[in-house]
Amino acid sequence: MLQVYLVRHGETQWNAERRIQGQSDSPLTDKGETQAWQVAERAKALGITHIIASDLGRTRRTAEIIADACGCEITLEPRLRELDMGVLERRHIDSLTEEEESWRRQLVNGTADGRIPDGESMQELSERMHAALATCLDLPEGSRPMLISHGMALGCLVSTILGLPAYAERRLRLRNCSISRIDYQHSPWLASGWVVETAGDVSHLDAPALDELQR
Ligand SMILES: O=C(O)[C@H](O)COP(=O)(O)O
Repeated sequence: MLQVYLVRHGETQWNAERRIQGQSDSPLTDKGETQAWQVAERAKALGITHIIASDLGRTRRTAEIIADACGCEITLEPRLRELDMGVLERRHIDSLTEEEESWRRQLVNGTADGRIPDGESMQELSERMHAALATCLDLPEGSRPMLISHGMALGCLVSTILGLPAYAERRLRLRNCSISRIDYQHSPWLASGWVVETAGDVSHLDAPALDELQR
């Protein structure tokens, strides 16, 4: 059975500052680098064979560290990028006006086609994440890929695999360098297709980062 491992990148400067990143970027912090080395050791022990990463800087850096430990090449996959947060990118979470906060709420309350101006909807995010995941089905038999992506993007993927709406991702805490595992199974009894084995495992990290709302 195909097992696919999902990793959110290491803590970044803007994660630590509670600043919205989306498809903008900031470097890993020292803690983020340490997290990446720790998840790399777990990836090596898991026997990861392929690294497929969002092409943003924070995921590329995390992927480089993991690929170095596993002796893998990196495939860059733009469809694994974080949700495009439009005009709110680079803004501090606590600086939003009431109108700006209403845009963000549309992403998480199920408003059809809810989006931040110049940004992406959760439906669009879900479609591209599933398309990127589907490429793993074309890998050689016995492959064990690891996808390096982002908090909302991975939360949306896991939520929709569970049959929840894309915006349920706000109720799933995927910390920096957490590992989730999804399997592709063929079973007439259980659900055929993707199933969630684990979500948000941080047992390999000695100091899991707080997520942006806990800081
Ligand atoms: O800040 C954001 O855009 C998200 O909430 C987190 O994105 P990240 O997983 O890329 O840090």
